[in-house]
Amino acid sequence: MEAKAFCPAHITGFFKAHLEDPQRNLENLGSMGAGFSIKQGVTTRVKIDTKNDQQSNFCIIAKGYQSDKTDVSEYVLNEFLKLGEFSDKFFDIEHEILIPVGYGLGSSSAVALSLSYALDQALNTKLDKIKIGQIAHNAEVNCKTGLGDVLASYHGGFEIRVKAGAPGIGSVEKIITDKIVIMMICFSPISTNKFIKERLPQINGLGGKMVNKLLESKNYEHFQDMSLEFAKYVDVMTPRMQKLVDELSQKDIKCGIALFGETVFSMIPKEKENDVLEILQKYPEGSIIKSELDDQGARVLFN
Ligand SMILES: Nc1ncnc2c1ncn2[C@@H]1O[C@H](COP(=O)(O)OP(=O)(O)O)[C@@H](O)[C@H]1O
Ligand SMILES: CC(C)(COP(=O)(O)O)[C@@H](O)C(=O)O
Repeated sequence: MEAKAFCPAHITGFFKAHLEDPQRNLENLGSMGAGFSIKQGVTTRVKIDTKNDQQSNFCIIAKGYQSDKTDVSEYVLNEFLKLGEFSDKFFDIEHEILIPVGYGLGSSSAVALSLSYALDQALNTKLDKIKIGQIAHNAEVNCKTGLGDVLASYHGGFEIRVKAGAPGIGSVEKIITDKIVIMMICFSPISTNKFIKERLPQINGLGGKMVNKLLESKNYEHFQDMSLEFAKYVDVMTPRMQKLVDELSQKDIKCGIALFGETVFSMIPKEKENDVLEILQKYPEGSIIKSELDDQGARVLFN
């Protein structure tokens, strides 16, 4: 039994955290906000064999970018193990992570959601898509690696998260854009876990208002302006990011900040791609990623 699934990386430009729920259901927690899913992401392959004399019943490896922990994947696997009698099975899990981990590209949610889809397929558990999404969302929220990325990358595209929560509870409105290119530069990681634990309570005003404003304009340039304002408000803007933002703005190029990472992104029409690239290349210490929107969202791969 083998299966493969893909989940796009997701970038948040601004958000409002929802961390209170009287019933303490993880599905009801999450965030409102806005962001977009891109073509690159995480592909997860699951192979299920009979367990022999291995000590553990699973192994999780990452190809591509590596991470310090695997607790998100383990949470997802454990939720599936509760669904049936699988004690004689060995789970061989391989994440192919083609986006840097910890830079605001939602790698942990892409890991969780691609694994959830792949496990459902390999185990033939035939869960509702919403349930598959909820397992991944709960893993993210429980491990404090993200709040709204699973909801967003479940739907794909350029989205406004108008209601917080897991798929099935939270909801998104998609913004249709002309064909755009997305250029990004990743400088250094920021731990989402640390941010959620230590700083989130101080920052909860602006994101909700921005959601309402974007619902009116539905414009990606406006989205980027608000993302910059939000990054300053939550105090993640470094001098290096500010310098780059200023340089882009001198050339009339809009950009935003990927939360939470020291990452600047620019959503632009194709004609401006080379202008942006020329500026980004002045920062050899950063990794440049070129992409486009992924409109489909997470999915099982059948080849
Ligand atoms: N299987 C996994 N693969 C990648 N990261 C994982 C996994 N399980 C848990 N994590 C945690 O998630 C972190 C990445 O999430 P986060 O800090 O939110 O970054 P990103 O912005 O890329 O989502 C990693 O540093 C790691 O601690
Ligand atoms: C911004 C964040 C809380 C974290 O995003 P990341 O660092 O990419 O996991 C996201 O999950 C959101 O709710 O919008």
